[in-house]
Amino acid sequence: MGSDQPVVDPAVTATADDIAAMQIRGAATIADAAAAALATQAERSDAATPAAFERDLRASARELYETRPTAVSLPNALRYVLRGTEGETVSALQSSTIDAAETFRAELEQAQSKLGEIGANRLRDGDVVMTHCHSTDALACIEAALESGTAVEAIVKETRPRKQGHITAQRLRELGVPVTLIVDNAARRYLDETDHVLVGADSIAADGSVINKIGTSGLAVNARERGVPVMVAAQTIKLHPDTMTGQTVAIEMREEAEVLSADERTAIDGNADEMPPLRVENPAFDVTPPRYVDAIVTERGQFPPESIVTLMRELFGETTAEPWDTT
Ligand SMILES: O=C(COP(=O)(O)O)[C@H](O)[C@H](O)COP(=O)(O)O
Repeated sequence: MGSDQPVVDPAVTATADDIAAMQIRGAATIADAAAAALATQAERSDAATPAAFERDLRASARELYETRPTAVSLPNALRYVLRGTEGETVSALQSSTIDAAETFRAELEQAQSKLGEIGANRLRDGDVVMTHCHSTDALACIEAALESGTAVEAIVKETRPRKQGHITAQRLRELGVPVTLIVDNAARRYLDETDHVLVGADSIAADGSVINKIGTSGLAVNARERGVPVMVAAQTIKLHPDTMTGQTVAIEMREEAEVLSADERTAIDGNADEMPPLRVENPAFDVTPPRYVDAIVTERGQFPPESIVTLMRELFGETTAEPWDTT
């Protein structure tokens, strides 16, 4: 390998692979893992010059960035750490990168618990909460409610095709919450028994749209029709700065095998000589327009979706760049 080739630590590649394969998943968890991976890259670097160190760090950031496109917490995490990288020597660059990653991770945790306390104020004793997918930010609200003596019950949507609802159900039961697990198609029926829909977010756009697990938008529309408030728990790391300048959020399309197993595909195609081919589409996320969202709960307070742009401007300014272009 030539000396001008970037050196990415195998631990970074392993984290990137785990994110792509959803062994590490959920927007906050992905951000945390990406920051930790950059810290490892810095710690293990044997770059000979500051320029080589920065080149390797940027290459690592790019490898992590290219794993999944929808959760903006990932580029926001990378940007945060790379902006904190400073110094004239390799050793100074190493320690500033490690410090930035540690600070980021600590702030992420603090933000989640602060958000939880704010979100908990919306819940009343005896409320029934319907969840979709598995969101650590949403669960933080329930956990804080329980800690302050507010008992809740949960109706948990299974969340096809990956069934992240099972993780939510397990976590809630560990917290002592009575859980009813339902298939996604049963959600509208159970909205009659629901006091709040509570979901997380992968990205929040400048107009207040919420990008979250596929099925969130249909749930929110049904909830509005039934008069059930929709609460989105999302740390400010989920705010998508590029949407302030008109960009849209990329929606990840995942592979057919999550929807149709190889055996099912073989069975379907077995008798299909005369028929057009069957195409499977598997979008992982969807966009819920702001009019179906009652509140976005962040660590900075709760906001009607239409006003979230003010917070975005305050936190990000008007412009952003790719994480590896910002140092
Ligand atoms: O849509 C998902 C996860 O999708 P996937 O399983 O495809 O990653 C979660 O609702 C958000 O990421 C928020 O999670 P958190 O609140 O933990 O950041």
